[in-house]
Parts: sequence; C-alpha cells; structure tokens
Amino acid sequence: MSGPLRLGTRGSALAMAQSGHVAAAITAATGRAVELVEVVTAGDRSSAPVQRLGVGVFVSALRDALTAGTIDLAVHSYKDLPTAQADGLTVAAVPPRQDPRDALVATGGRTLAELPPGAVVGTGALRRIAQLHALGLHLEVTPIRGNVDTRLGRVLGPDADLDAVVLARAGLARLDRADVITETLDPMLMLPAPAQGALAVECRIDDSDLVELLAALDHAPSRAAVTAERALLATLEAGCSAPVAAYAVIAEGEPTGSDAEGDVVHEIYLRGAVISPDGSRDLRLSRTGTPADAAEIGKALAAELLDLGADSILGHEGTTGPRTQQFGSTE
Ligand SMILES: NCc1[nH]cc(CCC(=O)O)c1CC(=O)O
Repeated sequence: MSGPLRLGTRGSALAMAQSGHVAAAITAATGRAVELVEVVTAGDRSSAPVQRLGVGVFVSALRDALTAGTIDLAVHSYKDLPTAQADGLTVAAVPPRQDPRDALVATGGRTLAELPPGAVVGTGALRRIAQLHALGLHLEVTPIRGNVDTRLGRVLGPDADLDAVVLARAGLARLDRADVITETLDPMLMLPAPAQGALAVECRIDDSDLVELLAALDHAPSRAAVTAERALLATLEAGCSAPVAAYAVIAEGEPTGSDAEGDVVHEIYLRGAVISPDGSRDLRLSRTGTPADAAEIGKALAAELLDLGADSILGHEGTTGPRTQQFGSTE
C-alpha cells in the first residue's frame, strides 16, 4: 500500500466532521495521506423514522464498500453500529470518546425544569422519548428526524415550531454548535445511547498493516466503556433505536493492599436502563467492576435488567420473568 488511504464516510456535515478528524489523526500519527470517499447510505436517502428503516441503515453501504475493497476504512458513529460484528471486518480503533451526554436546546435559554407542562419537545429516539415521559414533567414529545441543522431549525430558525429538541452533545460539539445548548442533561435523568459520543474506525480484518496502523488511534478507556455498554445492548437483543440506554465511566479506583505500590487502579462504573415508551415502566441499574471485564459487566447488568422484566418492556416474546414496575423516579 502506498497511495492515500481511502476513508469512506457519509456525506452529512456531522459524518464529514468526524471523518475529517479521524483522517487528520491518522496522518498525524502515521504520516499516511488519507482521502475521504463519500458513500450514500439508505439512512441518508430516506426520511422515514429510523425505527422503521431497520438495523444499520447508516452503515450497510459503508460496510459493503469495505468488503468490496472500494474503501480501506470507514468511520461510524459507534452508536449507529449494529451489535452484530460484520463478517471479515473489525473495529480497529476507538478514538478518545467525546462527551456522551444528551443536550437540550430550548427556546428562551430554558432548561428542562423550566419548560411548562405541555411544552413540545422534539426527538426521534425512543430512549429519549421514554425518558422524557418518565421525568413526569407532562412534556409533549413529538418525533423529529433529519440532520443536526434541520433539527436545530425546529427551535432556532425563523420557522421554529417546537419549544425544545434533545440531541447528542457530541454531535453538536463536532459541528461547533455547542454554543446553542441550553442544558447538558444529567445522565441520571437522561441516560445516553450505548456508545454515544464514540467513533468506530472499521477496516477489513485481513488488512493487517492497516489494522496495526489504526491501533495507534485506539483509546483503551473509551473502548472499555463502549464494550460494556454494547454488551448490555447485545444481551438485551436490542438495537440502536430501542428504549435502552447505557453509560460507562472509567475512573481511578482505590488501590487495594494487593496492588503494587504506585499502580493506578481503574474501575468501570456502568449504568443501564430500559424504559417503556410512555415512561410508565422505568428500570435503571448500575454495576461496577474492573475495565478488563467490561463485556462481562455489560452482560451481567443486562441479565439483572431482564430479571426485573426488561423483556416485556422491549416486547420480546416468551417473557417469563417477574414484571417489576418502577415508576418515574431515578433515585
Ligand atoms: N442517530 C444519529 C446520530 N448518530 C450519532 C449522533 C451524534 C454523535 C454521537 O453520538 O457520536 C447522532 C445524532 C444525535 O443523536 O443527536
């Protein structure tokens, strides 16, 4: 390989910003030139609700181009990647994650608590719809879709028709629009999507030079956090548009007697939630462990949620577990 690496990307402003950032990081770390190749996905062509379009609408065309060899690597928003690993492909790098929290953009600079009952909040994601209802603020939630600018236009533009929208903070930050945020939402109230704010850099497994080269971009704590969150999602057999939320933090833990002196001990704290779309059933649990066990911690937390009846919220068949209901509160 000697020519520029071909990096496949969606053409949206957000995807181009993310891909440009990764391209620059690759060149800085390795000296290799990278060219961006735009790939149109089914998700870009359709304006139907994402839930109806099905799994991986933003990624299949990119994966097909990787497999066909017309591109060498692809950059995805990690939260849009289906949990099923694609044949012959690997996530070779998870760059340092951006702030994974959700953000509110409201008229009049308002926060969630300042919105009156009946205020209309736009969001297309079931997990956000469900959590907004679970807050018990009597907000009206209306489904919206489209790119970041389109969504912001529903609140900020001359044709604004909503009181507020909820978006990923990372998307706004990557587009240099974090200035419009009126409240960054506390994950205890609005738990983000699994892997939100993280990128996945994917390439062919057998492209071993590139796999090795991309390892330079990998950020271990971000990968561990995302691994835990996505293991939870996969165990619940839910996709990126299900009312499932998860957020893992890697923090320095307390050294124990058995640790060598001076060693920094890391701990992973994972929180997960499954909420019915109307917010009436709201299961939230947390678990801690060591980052090396990230996948096991995600699976174990998912199993606990299933024990509480997550299956029946997600509408899976063959539910036998108890139907525990926890209304509204996150405390
Ligand atoms: N589903 C669309 C999508 N995919 C990734 C992001 C934001 C950036 C990220 O989470 O990495 C968004 C927009 C949003 O949820 O507001």
